[in-house]
Amino acid sequence: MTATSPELVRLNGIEKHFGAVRALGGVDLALGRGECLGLVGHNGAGKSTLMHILAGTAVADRGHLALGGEVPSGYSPGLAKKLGVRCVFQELSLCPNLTVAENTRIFHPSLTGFNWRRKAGRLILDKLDAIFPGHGIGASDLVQDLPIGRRQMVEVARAFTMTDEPVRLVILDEPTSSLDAHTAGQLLGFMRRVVAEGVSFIFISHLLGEVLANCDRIAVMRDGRTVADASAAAFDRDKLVAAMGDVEVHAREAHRGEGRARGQSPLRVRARPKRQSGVGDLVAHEGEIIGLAGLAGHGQTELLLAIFSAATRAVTGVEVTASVALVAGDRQADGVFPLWSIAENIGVCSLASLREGLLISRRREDALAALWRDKIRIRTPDVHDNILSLSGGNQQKALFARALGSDARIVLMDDPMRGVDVGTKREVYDLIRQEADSGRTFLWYTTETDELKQCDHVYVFRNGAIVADLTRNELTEEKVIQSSFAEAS
Ligand SMILES: Nc1ncnc2c1ncn2[C@@H]1O[C@H](COP(=O)(O)OP(=O)(O)OP(=O)(O)O)[C@@H](O)[C@H]1O
Repeated sequence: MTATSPELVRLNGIEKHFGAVRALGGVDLALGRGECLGLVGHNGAGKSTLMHILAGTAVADRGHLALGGEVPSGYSPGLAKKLGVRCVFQELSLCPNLTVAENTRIFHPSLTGFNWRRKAGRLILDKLDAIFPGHGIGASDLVQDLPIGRRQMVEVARAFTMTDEPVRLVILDEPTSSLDAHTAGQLLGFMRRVVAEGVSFIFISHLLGEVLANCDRIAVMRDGRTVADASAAAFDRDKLVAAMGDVEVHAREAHRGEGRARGQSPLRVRARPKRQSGVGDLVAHEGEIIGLAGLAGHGQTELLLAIFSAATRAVTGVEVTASVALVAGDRQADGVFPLWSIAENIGVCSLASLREGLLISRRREDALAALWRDKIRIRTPDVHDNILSLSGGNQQKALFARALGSDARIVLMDDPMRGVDVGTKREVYDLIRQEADSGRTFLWYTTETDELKQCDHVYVFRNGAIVADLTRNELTEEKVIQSSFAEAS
């Protein structure tokens, strides 16, 4: 906490267990008014659990929570909201079958009267305009029809809408993980403006640059405890990584295929975006890592899904020459099977190789899950536990394991690193490169410009079409940004 800011939040000795798993082992944390605290830590460190306790959506086994110097009794999500606590969690909470305005009304029961729908619509659109100018979202849009990035924008904007309750503390748990760099910049700029007005923030992100550049103070969590807590100026990226306890594995800089002419290996995918006019097919050969870039929602996911479909049925404009696996971007809606165990979730794309006679062999399924748990460090005491017992980043790793553990020769990845911690990301980058070296083809849509550097070739999308086609030697962040805003020819 900075010396000048009076205290808004104090957490003392917070403990939380889930069965045998100790998620929090006695956490102390304080936050001042008008202060922005960055909270970082490896996947499963306990960040979201701690925030659920602060939001009243989980109850600590031990410890105390004080808000504005008072220890509230009967703390609950409703009381937290009344006291000015707002949260945006990783797993979005909007009702998919309701409109943007209706979701806002649910959050503000005081919006009544015959024109509540108009009032709720105005409330959310004003906030969207303030945070994300040019957002392109309508109040009557059904949430389930919005791509994940736009859903995240609505969820963020809704947290700032105000009727009869104040906004004193906003918890943002990986709010930029589905946003492209431009939109993430809009949110971070807004956050700093609101901090200047005296609102406090807890900002969780695995993008350490974002945390270092936008937070006043940073607390690092590791295995259910805070292990460092100091002014942001006291840290740099290496110090944060060291405190998190992740061994930084540097991605191999010298990529195989540097400067290699394309097309020397067999064609795996040729796909034309539906809105493409003129030339501009996406082409991927065996052993290539192909990046899909551009602002979120500009046709990258649609093309990946068309390629996925083309593996099993004819799709106009898409040619696929081998088996395909997909790492879904929206794990909540399209990725995890929520009633299944971690092992079942990992094995579901490998059923042919898991079969013994007519039945799926549990022994083989367990062995596959254990292999991947160790390979990419999925933090769980037991692969038979339900998939939802994993932290968000660890669920994402299980989806990765599902695709990479299958025998698919083409792996489609729809912004697959959402919520994955920095150490694991490095390991997965190396793994993807090794798999490509052994002949697998990857199509990789990412909202993180840094990840494009892992690709052999990058296609930039704008308004549903490919507007630039860059080799890795040509690839720069400026070129990607310029193309992202250029009109398709
Ligand atoms: N509902 C639950 N049931 C069982 N275990 C849980 C549950 N929720 C969290 N855990 C466990 O508690 C630990 C902390 O998880 P938490 O989600 O707080 O981590 P995190 O730091 O937010 O991770 P990430 O960066 O991946 O989001 C993990 O070991 C997780 O598996």
